[in-house]
Amino acid sequence: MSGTIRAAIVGSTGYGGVELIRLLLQHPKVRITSVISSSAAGQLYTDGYPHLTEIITDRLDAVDPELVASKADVVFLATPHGVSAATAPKFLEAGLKVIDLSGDFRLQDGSVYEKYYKHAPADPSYVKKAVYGLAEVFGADVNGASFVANPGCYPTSAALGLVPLVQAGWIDLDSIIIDAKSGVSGAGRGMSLTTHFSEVNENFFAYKINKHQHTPEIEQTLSRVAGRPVTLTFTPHLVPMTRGILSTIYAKLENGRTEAEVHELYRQYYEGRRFVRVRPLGKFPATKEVAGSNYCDIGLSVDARTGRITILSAIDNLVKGAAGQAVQNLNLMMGWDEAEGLAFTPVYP
Ligand SMILES: NC(=O)C1=CN([C@@H]2O[C@H](COP(=O)(O)OP(=O)(O)OC[C@H]3O[C@@H](n4cnc5c(N)ncnc54)[C@H](OP(=O)(O)O)[C@@H]3O)[C@@H](O)[C@H]2O)C=CC1
Ligand SMILES: CC(=O)N[C@@H](CCC(=O)OP(=O)(O)O)C(=O)O
Repeated sequence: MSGTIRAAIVGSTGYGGVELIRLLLQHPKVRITSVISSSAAGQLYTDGYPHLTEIITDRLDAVDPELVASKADVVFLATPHGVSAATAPKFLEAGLKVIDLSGDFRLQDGSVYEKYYKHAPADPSYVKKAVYGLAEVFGADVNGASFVANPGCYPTSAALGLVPLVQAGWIDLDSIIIDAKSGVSGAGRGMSLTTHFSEVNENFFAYKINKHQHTPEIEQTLSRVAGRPVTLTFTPHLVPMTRGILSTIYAKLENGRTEAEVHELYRQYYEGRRFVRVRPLGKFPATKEVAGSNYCDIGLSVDARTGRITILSAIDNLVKGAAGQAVQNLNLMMGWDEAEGLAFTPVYP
């Protein structure tokens, strides 16, 4: 399919929403026709985001699937968990393509969703319809799809760091540990005790230890790739920066594979996948080197003494971890070049 399409954004006043606007404003095949808010309909978008003065002149629309369907072809749901579960079916029934940035349609097992998200799961028939949009791994499923569950931020960084080794069967699948750090924008624009300035500034802490909702999402992806159940340890941390995720991943290598062999495996797996950059041996990514871009950068090292591999995977949580991957999925849904409108150079310094 080609041509241009009209896009609407629910949750446009949040961090995921405003990042979608930044990306879509310069996408050559997309026109933003509706920015939507459940709490500020009628207000100017720039009342909340003055940096877009003279760039976005729209007023916010209410959440109304029929109205949205009359103005747009695709709707992005940048809404909290629980909200998308209720609204995505309505937008789909109204004839829209839907890309959901929340976790509501990512997990196939409703009881697992309920355990980790503490919400009732979405209607299973819609969960079945949603395609999990980890573009570099399951991109073929996204081609031509109407409904995409966009992966979570940590799961994008962790899964892209592990999939080549899991697919090749070169690691002990019971030995995976993911130690990940995120900037504070990962928690959204809303106020909370754990994310306000004096809690985060000059501080560094782990949270949701052994109970984070992204644990089953990463396990689901790796189990699908491995063809057998995978369980792992995932520990997220909050760091006093705005954007970025760095996942440091450890696993036991099997059959004495060398660093050069593993590096070549990654190079081959990601060949032609333009948003994953595998660093040369001895070089490791940092969050600033991907900020503002849709890149996931990966570096690795094998410790011959312990037989363990250490993999570093860096993304911008708001781009490859949310809005950028959502646009990449839109491109695949529409049959466009997956990189259309996403050629952002990282912002440095
Ligand atoms: N921040 C990140 O790095 C990432 C976020 N995500 C996911 O993306 C989604 C959005 O996250 P983020 O932008 O950070 O969150 P924010 O809290 O910044 O924004 C969420 C927005 O949702 C809107 N909203 C709240 N309740 C409702 C409702 N009942 N109906 C419609 N809209 C509602 C709010 O706007 P209003 O009151 O104007 O309607 C709010 O601005 C979440 O599911 C999050 O988990 C995924 C990957 C990374
Ligand atoms: C720093 C921070 O708080 N990050 C969020 C990431 C949530 C997210 O954006 O992903 P989902 O869509 O799967 O919730 C968290 O740890 O819950």
